[in-house]
Amino acid sequence: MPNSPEREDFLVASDVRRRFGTTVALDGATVAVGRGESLALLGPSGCGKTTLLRVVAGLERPDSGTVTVDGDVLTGPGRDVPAERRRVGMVFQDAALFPHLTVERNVAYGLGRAELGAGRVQETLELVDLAHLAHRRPHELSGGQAQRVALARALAPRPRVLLFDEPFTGLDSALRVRVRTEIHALLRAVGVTSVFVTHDQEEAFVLGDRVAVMREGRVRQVGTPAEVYASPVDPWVARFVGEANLLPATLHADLAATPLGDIPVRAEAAGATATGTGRQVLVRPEHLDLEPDGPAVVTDVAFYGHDCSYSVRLGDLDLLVRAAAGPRFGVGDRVGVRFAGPRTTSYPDVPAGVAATPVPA
Ligand SMILES: Nc1ncnc2c1ncn2[C@@H]1O[C@H](COP(=O)(O)OP(=O)(O)OP(=O)(O)O)[C@@H](O)[C@H]1O
Repeated sequence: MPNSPEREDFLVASDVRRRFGTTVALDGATVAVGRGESLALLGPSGCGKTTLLRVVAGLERPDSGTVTVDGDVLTGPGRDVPAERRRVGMVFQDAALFPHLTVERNVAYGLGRAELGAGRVQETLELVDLAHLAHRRPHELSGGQAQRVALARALAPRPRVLLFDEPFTGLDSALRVRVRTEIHALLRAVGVTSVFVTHDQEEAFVLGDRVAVMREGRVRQVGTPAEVYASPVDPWVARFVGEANLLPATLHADLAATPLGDIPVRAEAAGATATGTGRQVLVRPEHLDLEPDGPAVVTDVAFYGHDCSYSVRLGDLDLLVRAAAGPRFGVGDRVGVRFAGPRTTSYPDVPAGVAATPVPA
């Protein structure tokens, strides 16, 4: 994906490959993160996210590929800067604090004499609003506080890049939302370049200024959360980053004829050669509306409070519809389904999971 002119690439991992025996963990993964930007690496279990993070940290040596930070080659042909000299910090899932050390001494751990003398520990504790807990030990902290101490410890040496490996997985869901919001705001205030690994789409969208979607050792798409959600490069990405209806369609220029009638598709997605049958069109559930008395039937209703999801059968198509209010219909009701969304994306009609577009560079 082309870089926006104002974004300066700061951390670049390029064509990184790593095998473990016959398992290909990274198959030419390429991604760039702007200075001060937060990037979420999103993908299913086993797609290579952690391996890529470990390669950037210097904890894993790739078979080939390069990693640069601010133009300095950290990993490359004939070059492998040791982890401790990279100035790349890492925050793990379980905070991994030293249980016998106070908060203050956990944060001081690994700092040099000059940094300690310059009041770096106090400064960092204040930065993450932990100064009042400086003398506590890890067992006297809540899960959220422990994660903030882990963040303080990673920030204290003033890293050039901060890496997070599923940092909120150990927290229960309410706390998780609060802590990730807090940490996101903090990182933004500090302006440190950061990469988050997660398999949770919602988490990736909240934490990432941009999101890199990984699959089978490659980065399939990079973009802002809104770009990736609205214009996924293929049906697999479309489904991975949200709920998706994929309707069979015949294209006529920028209109797709579907079982729901004509749906406008983006010209750039349609492409010069895209006219014809055998396409599929992406329709997000919130871009469909139900009306009473039509050819479809409601097969399930899920009320979430803030919105309501309907499963609807139309001929041999199963559709998902999301409405802001509800529930207005019940199981067995006959309904009409109407498209009410913006111009959308179409794909060649290949089985879901088969690459429909080239992998972006
Ligand atoms: N040290 C290792 N030895 C053998 N296989 C490994 C090793 N590390 C990773 N793998 C394999 O490489 C692939 C990618 O693993 P990786 O941990 O990077 O994936 P992931 O996307 O982070 O997954 P998860 O979300 O489950 O942590 C997996 O098939 C994994 O089993």
